[in-house]
Amino acid sequence: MKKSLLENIHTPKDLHLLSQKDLPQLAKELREFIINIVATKEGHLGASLGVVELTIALHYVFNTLVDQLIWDVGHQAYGHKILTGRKAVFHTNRQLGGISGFPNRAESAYDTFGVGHASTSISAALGMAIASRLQGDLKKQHIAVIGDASIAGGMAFEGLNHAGVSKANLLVILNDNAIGIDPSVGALKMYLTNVKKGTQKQDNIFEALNFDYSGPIDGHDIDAVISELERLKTVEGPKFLHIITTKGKGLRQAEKDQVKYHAPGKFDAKTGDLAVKSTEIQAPKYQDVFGHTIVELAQNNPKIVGITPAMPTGSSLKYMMEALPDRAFDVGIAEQHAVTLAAGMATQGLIPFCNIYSTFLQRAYDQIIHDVALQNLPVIFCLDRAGLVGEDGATHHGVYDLSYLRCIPNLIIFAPRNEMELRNIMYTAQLGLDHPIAIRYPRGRGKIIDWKQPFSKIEIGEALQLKQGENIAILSIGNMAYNVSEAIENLNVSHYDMRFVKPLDEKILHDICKGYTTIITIEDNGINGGFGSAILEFMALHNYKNTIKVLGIPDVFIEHGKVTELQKAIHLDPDSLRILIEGIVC
Ligand SMILES: Cc1ncc(C[n+]2csc(CCOP(=O)(O)OP(=O)(O)O)c2C)c(N)n1
Ligand SMILES: CC(=O)[C@@H](O)[C@H](O)COP(=O)(O)O
Ligand SMILES: [Mg+2]
Repeated sequence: MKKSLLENIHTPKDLHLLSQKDLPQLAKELREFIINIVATKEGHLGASLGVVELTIALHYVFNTLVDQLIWDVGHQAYGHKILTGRKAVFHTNRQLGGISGFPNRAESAYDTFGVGHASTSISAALGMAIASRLQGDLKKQHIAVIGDASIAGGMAFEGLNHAGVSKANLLVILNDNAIGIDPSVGALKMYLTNVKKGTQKQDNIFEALNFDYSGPIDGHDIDAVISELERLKTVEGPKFLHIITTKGKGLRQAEKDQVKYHAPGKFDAKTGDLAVKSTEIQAPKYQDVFGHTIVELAQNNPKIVGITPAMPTGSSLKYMMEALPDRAFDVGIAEQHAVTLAAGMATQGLIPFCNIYSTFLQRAYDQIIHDVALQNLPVIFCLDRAGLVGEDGATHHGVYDLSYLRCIPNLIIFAPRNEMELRNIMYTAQLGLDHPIAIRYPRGRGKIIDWKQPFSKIEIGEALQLKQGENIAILSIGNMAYNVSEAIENLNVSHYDMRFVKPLDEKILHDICKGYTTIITIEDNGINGGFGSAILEFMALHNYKNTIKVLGIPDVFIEHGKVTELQKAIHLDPDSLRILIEGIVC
């Protein structure tokens, strides 16, 4: 049996002791290591398998403690983590108290820039390269590794545009596997396909942008990659290396079904077979309630269109893309464009449902204000993955939307308590609102198996009372209502699902302020500026002096872990809520 090479690699220094001819064997072992751990601990798989050779080559050629290596998004950086001191803890990846699923400056000196959202690497690497130049360091290398879907994001173009006129010592490596989470889209994808076929009719666009372009080369040919990196190390100014790889490389099933194996959940490390799903009937995922409901609505309303920035599978807009392909648009990693595209469509009388993960909508803040709300265009924003998302952690929790949206005039903000409420607000919104609306709902499954009930209209700004009690009124928003219901099962307190953060149900709020001594608000948004703040502002405006406690996400970044674990850690789980409320009742 061949002795393990990976066993003796703890940092890139150990890697430098290997002979280049050993590196394909190391690549094989690194792949197996990733597969074995992700098979049971879960996480992103395909992207890391695709860059195993590139990862080894980069750490072999460069001094990555000094040279600055940035992974765009960072979901492909598992090999990098394993080779840079985290092999022994890699089994804790994405778990509570374990290492992060993305590069993180607090975790390792080899993680030069925190990532998670796409298309940032070129700007960050350019910033570092300019800093090195200004500080007289002309030797340091600055490398951005970016995927074919991420390079189509607006920020990446902005970075390329600037870099091309700088003399900065920047190397952009395009890892082109022709897929994002879902197949890549757009004219740039077509251009890259033509480059690979050698049939491009136009000038090379990266050369046109003033980059020293090389490629495309086979990114799994480790010798070819090393030799090109060695050459580029000696070239000054902005350089661009185009490599071709296969997402999921080395695991047959992952190569075959690249969408599924982007983040496949548990699977058999030997066969690649996905873990067998329980046959028990389950409540639907919120994303599927959105995906099926928009098809149902759009089939009856020809004005409805759907938009997703690169998340057709994650948002389930894929159902509409299959059923009504002319009216459902995957625009690539382009949240800003998605929002303004929706605004343009709305000016022409279409009814756009613009579905964006809460965390990624942060990218398009000005577009929401300037292009949608200021013109009061009735765009329907569906914010999936609102609240804590779990193992993706701090970069991905959707815990700011209520705060960043609430201050925008004209915007209606609704958080469904359950699947039926999501369905009914979608139905209500497409009937015609005079304003844009943001509907925010969580990652994962709801609780209602029989969710496909006939539609009913929701009155805008109307809250619901869920339980009648005395002295204390608990006001929840969204599906936090479930934690509250469980917590107060045996307590004599009132519970209201406020539903709308904007406009607030002022009538019910006046009754609450007059009828209860104590008010508790609960949300899975940051406590600064969110739903609780809205209630505080209402009370201040009307001079109510009730005791009020605002519960929500504290003013710190929340790490990764299961949602239930994270809720427990910040005392938003049913048990902690019960103890807190009991303390107030007594
Ligand atoms: C701003 C933003 N939008 C969407 C995402 C979700 N997302 C994560 S990875 C990914 C696809 C990345 O594809 P590519 O850059 O080609 O890398 P690959 O997975 O193929 O290695 C997407 C859309 C994100 N992380 N950030
Ligand atoms: C890396 C990234 O941004 C995505 O892959 C994200 O992890 C998807 O999240 P969901 O699993 O919630 O769709
Ligand atoms: Mg890709």
